[in-house]
Amino acid sequence: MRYLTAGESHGPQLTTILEGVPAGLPLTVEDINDDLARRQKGHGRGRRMQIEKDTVDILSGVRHGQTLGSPITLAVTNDDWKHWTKIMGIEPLSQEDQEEVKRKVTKPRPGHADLNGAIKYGHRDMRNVLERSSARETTVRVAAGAVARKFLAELGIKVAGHVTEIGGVKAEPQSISNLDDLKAQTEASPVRCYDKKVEQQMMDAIDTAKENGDSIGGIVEVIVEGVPAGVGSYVHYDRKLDAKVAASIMSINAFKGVEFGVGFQAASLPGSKVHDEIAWSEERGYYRLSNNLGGFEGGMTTGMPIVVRGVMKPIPTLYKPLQSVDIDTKEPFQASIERSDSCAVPAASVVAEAVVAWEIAQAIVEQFGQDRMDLIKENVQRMREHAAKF
Ligand SMILES: Cc1cc2nc3c(=O)[nH]c(=O)nc-3n(C[C@H](O)[C@H](O)[C@H](O)COP(=O)(O)O)c2cc1C
Ligand SMILES: C=C(O[C@@H]1CC(C(=O)O)=C[C@@H](OP(=O)(O)O)[C@H]1O)C(=O)O
Repeated sequence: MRYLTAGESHGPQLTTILEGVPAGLPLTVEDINDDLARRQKGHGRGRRMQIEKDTVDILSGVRHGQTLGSPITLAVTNDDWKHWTKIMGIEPLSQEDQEEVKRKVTKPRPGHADLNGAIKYGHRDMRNVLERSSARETTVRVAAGAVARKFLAELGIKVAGHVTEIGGVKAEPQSISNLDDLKAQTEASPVRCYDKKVEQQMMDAIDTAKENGDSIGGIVEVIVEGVPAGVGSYVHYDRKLDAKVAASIMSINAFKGVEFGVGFQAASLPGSKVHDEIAWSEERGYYRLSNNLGGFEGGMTTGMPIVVRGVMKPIPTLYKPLQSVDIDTKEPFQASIERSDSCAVPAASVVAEAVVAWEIAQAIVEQFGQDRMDLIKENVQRMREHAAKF
C-alpha cells in the first residue's frame, strides 16, 4: 500500500490517493470523519480551526460501503479557500487583480520551510513554499490513517495515540493496562492526556506561552496492540518495520525525534534492565516479562504492544517576533504574524496515530497477502496459530 497527498493550505482542497488497499474492507465516510474531527481539537489551536469543519468526500475505490481494491481518492475541502480565491487562484492574474494581490511573501519565518524551499525551487514569493509545507496537509494523512485503522480493526489490532508531555509538564508513566480505558480517558481530555492531574498544568503552560507571544512543544505516544510476532524483517535495512515507523513519525511537521519503549533512557540503563525476558504459557504462547523495547526486536514485531514516542518542537510562528532577513531588500526585520497555533501537540498525537497505523497496515498487507480482506484475515490468523504452537 502507498499513498500520495496533494493540495495547498489555502487552496480549494486536500486530496489523497490510496493505492493497494485490499478489496472487501467495510468503509464509510463516518469512519474517516471521526478521526478528522479528533485532529481539529486540542487546547492551543489557532483561529483557522474555527473556520474549518473537516469532513471527507470518498471519490473513488469504494462501492456500497466496501473497498474495491482500486485506488481510493479522499478529498477534504478547505472552507478558508473562499477568502483566498485571488491569492491562491489557478488562472494567471488579470491586470486589475495583480494590483490587489501583488504582496509577495519575502520575509522567511525561522523554523519553517520558507527560506530553504525558496532557495531550492527558486521562488521569490515564499507563499509558493509555505502553502504546501503547512501542516494543513496532515488532514488527509489522517484520512489515509483512518482507512488503515479500519483495516487493522478488522484484524483485532488497536491503535491509540496520546500526549505525555507539553512544555515540560510530564504525565505520570501510564499504568492503565487496557487500551480501551486509556483511549476513553484521552479522548475526554482537552490536551489528549490520560493523566488528569497534569491536564490543567498543560493547559496553563500553553496559555502562558501564548500570553508571552511564544509557543511550546511536547511528546506524543502511540500504542499498537494485537500485531502478531514477526511482522517486518531483519534481512534488509529497508524492510525493518521499526525504521519505517520511526520515519513516519519524523515525517510529521515539527517532529524532531523518535524513541521506542524505554528509548533514550537505554543509554544509561544496564542490559539487564532493558532486554525483555522471554516466557511461555499454554494460553499465551511466547510472551515477554517486560516491554522495554517497545514491541520490536531485529526490525520485527515481538507480539508485545508497539510503544513509540515522538517529540514535537515548539510551533515556529511566534507572536513574539524572531529576527530574519527580507530576501528582496536583504534588510533584517522582526516578523509579526496574524494567526497561528500556539501548541498543536494534541492534534499531532492524532496525526501520529494515523501515520503509525498506515505503516503497520502496509507491513501486514505486504506480508500476509495483497488483494483480499478475507485472505489476509485467514493468513494473519494462521500466523497467530503458528506462533502459539511454535
Ligand atoms: C497539527 C500541526 C499544526 C501545526 N500548526 C502550526 C501553526 O499554526 N503555525 C506554525 O508556525 N507551525 C505549525 N505547525 C508546524 C509547522 O508546520 C512546521 O514546523 C513547519 O512546516 C516546518 O517543518 P519542520 O518543523 O518539520 O522542519 C504545525 C504542525 C502540526 C503537526
Ligand atoms: C490548517 C491547519 O493548520 C495550520 C498549520 C500551519 C502550519 O504552518 O503548519 C499554520 C496554520 O495555518 P493558517 O496560517 O492558515 O492559520 C495552521 O492553522 C490544520 O491543521 O488543519
